[in-house]
Amino acid sequence: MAAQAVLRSSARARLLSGAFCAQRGGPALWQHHQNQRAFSNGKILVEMDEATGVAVMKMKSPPVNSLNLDFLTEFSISLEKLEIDRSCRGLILTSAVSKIFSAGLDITEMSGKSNEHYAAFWRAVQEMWLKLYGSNMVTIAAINGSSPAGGCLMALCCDYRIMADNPKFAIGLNETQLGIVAPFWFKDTMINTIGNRATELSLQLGQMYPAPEALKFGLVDKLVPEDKVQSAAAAAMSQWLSVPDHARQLTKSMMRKPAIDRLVKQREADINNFVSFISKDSIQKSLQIYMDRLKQKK
Ligand SMILES: CCCCC/C=C\CCCC/C=C/C(=O)SCCNC(=O)CCNC(=O)[C@H](O)C(C)(C)COP(=O)(O)OP(=O)(O)OC[C@H]1O[C@@H](n2cnc3c(N)ncnc32)[C@H](O)[C@@H]1OP(=O)(O)O
Repeated sequence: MAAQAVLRSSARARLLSGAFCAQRGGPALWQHHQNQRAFSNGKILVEMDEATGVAVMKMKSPPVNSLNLDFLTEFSISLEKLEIDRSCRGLILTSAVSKIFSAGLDITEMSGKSNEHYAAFWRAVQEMWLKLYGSNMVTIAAINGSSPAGGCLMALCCDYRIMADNPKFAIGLNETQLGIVAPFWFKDTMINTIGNRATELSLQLGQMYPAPEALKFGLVDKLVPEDKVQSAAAAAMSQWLSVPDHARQLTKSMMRKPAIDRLVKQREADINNFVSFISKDSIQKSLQIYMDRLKQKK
C-alpha cells in the first residue's frame, strides 16, 4: 500500500539501526521454541505460530495499557517487524492486562508537556494508526476488556473485532467527554466501520458502549464468553486466511486508501493542529478535571 511504503522507511531505518533496541537494553530478537517464535520489547509481547503464520500481539503495559510515547514506539516497531516477515499473514491484537484492552491515549502525555513533546507524541499516534489501518496482514482485535478512545481506535483499525461478552466492558470514542475532539482520521475510521450517522451520534455524545450495545451498533462484529475470546479470534483468523492474500489485500487497500492518503497528505498540518489545540489553557484544564475525576472515583 502507498501509505505503508511511506511509513516503512522511517520505522525500518530505526529498526535496522537498532536505536530502539539499544534504548531498551538489547535487541528484541525472536526466541524459538518448537513451532513457536516470540519476542518482547517490554510493553508488548509477540508470539508467532510458524505453522499457521499467525502472530498474537499482547499489550502488557499495566495498569491500563495506556498509549504513551514508549508504548506507541514499541507497538509500531513490533508491527513493522511482523509486516516485513513474509511468513506472517495474520495478526491477533489483544491484551495481557486483565479486564482492559487499552485505556487509549495516555492522558499524562497530553498534559503539562512541551510543544515538542506533544508533536513527537502525536506523530507516534499517527504512525500507529497508519501502520495498523494500512497493514497488509489480516488483523483481528480480540477485545478482552474495556477500550475507550485510542483503544477503540486500535480495535477499529483491525479487519474484524471479537469482544468479551461482559456488559462491564465498554468501547467507544469518548473524546468529547474529556473536552477534547477526535481528529478527522479517528472519525474516518469510525465512519468506515459503522457509517456516518452512527458516527456522528457516537462522537458528539462521546458515547461508550457496553459490549452488547457495541455489537448492536456494529462497533464489534461478534461477542463470545470471556474465556473464548482468543479461540474465537483464532477460528475467525483461519476463515480470513482462506481468502487469497493478494485479492484480500487489494480489496482492503481499495476500502482504506482514501482515508490513509488523507492523513499522509496533511500529516504535518495535523501535528500542528494537535499541538495548538492541546496546549490551550482551557483544554489543559479540561484534561486535569477529567484525570482528577478518574482518581476520585476510587
Ligand atoms: C479541532 C481538531 C482537534 C484535533 C486534535 C485534537 C485533540 C486530540 C484528540 C486526542 C484523542 C484522544 C484519544 C484518547 O485516547 S484520550 C484517552 C481517553 N481514555 C479514557 O477516557 C480512559 C480513562 N480511563 C478509564 O475509563 C478507566 O481507567 C478504565 C480504562 C475503564 C479502567 O478502569 P479501572 O480498571 O477502574 O482503572 P482506574 O480507573 O483505577 O485506572 C488505573 C490507573 O490508570 C490511570 N489511567 C486510566 N486511564 C488512563 C489514561 N488514558 N491515561 C493515563 N492514565 C490513565 C488512572 O488514573 C489510574 O491511575 P492511578 O492508579 O495513579 O490513580
